[in-house]
Amino acid sequence: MSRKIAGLIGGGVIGGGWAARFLQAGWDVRVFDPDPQAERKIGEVLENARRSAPGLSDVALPEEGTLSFHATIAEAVAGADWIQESVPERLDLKLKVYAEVQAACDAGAVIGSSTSGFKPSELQDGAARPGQIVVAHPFNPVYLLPLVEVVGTEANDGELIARAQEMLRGTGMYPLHVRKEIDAHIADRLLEAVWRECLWLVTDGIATSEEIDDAIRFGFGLRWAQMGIFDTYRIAGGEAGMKYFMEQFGPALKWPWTKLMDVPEFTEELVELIAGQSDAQSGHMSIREMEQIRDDNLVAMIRALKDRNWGAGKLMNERDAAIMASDGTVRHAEQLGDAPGPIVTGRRAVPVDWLDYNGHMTEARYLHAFADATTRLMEIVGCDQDYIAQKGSFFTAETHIRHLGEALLGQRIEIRTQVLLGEGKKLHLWHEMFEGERLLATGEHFLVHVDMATRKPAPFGEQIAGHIARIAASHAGLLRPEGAGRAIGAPR
Ligand SMILES: NC(=O)C1=CN([C@@H]2O[C@H](COP(=O)(O)OP(=O)(O)OC[C@H]3O[C@@H](n4cnc5c(N)ncnc54)[C@H](O)[C@@H]3O)[C@@H](O)[C@H]2O)C=CC1
Ligand SMILES: C[N+](C)(C)CC(=O)CC(=O)[O-]
Repeated sequence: MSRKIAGLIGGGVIGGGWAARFLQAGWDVRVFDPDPQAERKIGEVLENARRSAPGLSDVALPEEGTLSFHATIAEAVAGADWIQESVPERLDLKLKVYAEVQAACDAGAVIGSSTSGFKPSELQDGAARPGQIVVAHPFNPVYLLPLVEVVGTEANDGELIARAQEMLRGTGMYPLHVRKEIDAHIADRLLEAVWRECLWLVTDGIATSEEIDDAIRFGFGLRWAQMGIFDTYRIAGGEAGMKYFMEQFGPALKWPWTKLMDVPEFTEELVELIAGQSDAQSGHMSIREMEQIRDDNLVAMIRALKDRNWGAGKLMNERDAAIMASDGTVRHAEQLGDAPGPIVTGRRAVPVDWLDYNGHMTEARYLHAFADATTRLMEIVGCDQDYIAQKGSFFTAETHIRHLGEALLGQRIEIRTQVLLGEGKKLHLWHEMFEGERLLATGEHFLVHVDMATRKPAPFGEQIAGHIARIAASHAGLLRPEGAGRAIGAPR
């Protein structure tokens, strides 16, 4: 299958993030950026993305696409499915870029602009094909944060907006369609309002940059990340709900709490004051170190939301399910050939929250990965949610894990499973964990089939017995794995 192509115009902070987003979704990416440092800068963004973004998935992401750099806009956009403009925030420059892009790109391609503030009608003004241009405003880091605001005008037909959203969804993003164009869209309106008030708090000597950051990160920032503002305030109204909340706190809007409509004068003194406070707050870290802290925290937070199947975490779970449906791994025993060898029961990258103080995958996560592989094998033989609800399930009685090699952050691991015994009510599994062909660990697990009504051992149900027997018979012809049945030796 041919890969989709993204043509990126501008490869700075945001263009680099888009490059990583598209590449990691399996797209080929072609970049035009006149900056001779662009290749190095994008390389650094990609390095960050490679260590963090795969950790958002509990399945393996598609193979990365190919990145290439081009000397002209025409070369970068020819044949592209999506063109993303991320040049500096100057309207004249953006309009000049669109003229060159449209002279060379396919008429059916989507042209997205990363603009933080311009309205799509301003971007479409004077264009050869205005209906091809939309705002696709992402958030930094583009390779981790799913939100992208999609804004169009009447010049864009509904099909184009729908297709744009579909393609963005395919890269793991959450396209929010802003139905009515407005300067700075939805999210930047909010961010700018908060930013203005922060500037006032510093200008007026009320708080330092660090104190303001503390007020956000120890409090409402955590609430916003998982529930936004309206649901948060609905809860704050207590049982009486949103109406009561508004009646109670509405009048405060008239009190002189905020100066949201004015901006403090941007004097050299204010810039120096804030830059100085920011240096005192975080000058001991490089931007690269800060990016890694930010990325690791974001991955850990989104992964926590995955466990809760909520918000950004729910989106990532849906993406995992879509990838798994088409990643070529076996989902059901009927897909196995007549004489199946070891079965691939897991593919994923090592996420940041699986590391320990030694900087490698911590021992508990080996069991986590093997337990996921066992669950996958159970699904393959037909012990799925329906079977568990109506019939039985497996309980693990004994486990023996050997740690043979280190697994590091972002490395892709694969688990292959051999059935050593599968009869009556006994299932004896042998999992091997690889990075490439390097054996990292083995997991030997003895499971007992249980009747879920009595919670006592019971023979396999008919639905699964045949599949287990067929796999076990085929696997009996494989070599018995070195290490199977081993116990920890006596100390010398
Ligand atoms: N930095 C941020 O937090 C965010 C920025 N944006 C938007 O993304 C766009 C780009 O911003 P940044 O990446 O932050 O800026 P940046 O300054 O990091 O990158 C801009 C890149 O465009 C290149 N460039 C300049 N003229 C060009 C041309 N004629 N053709 C191709 N490339 C050209 C520059 O060499 C540079 O690499 C802006 O519209 C901005 O509003 C959107 C979301 C967040
Ligand atoms: C500062 N900014 C207006 C360019 C920010 C954005 O557009 C979005 C973001 O990532 O915060």
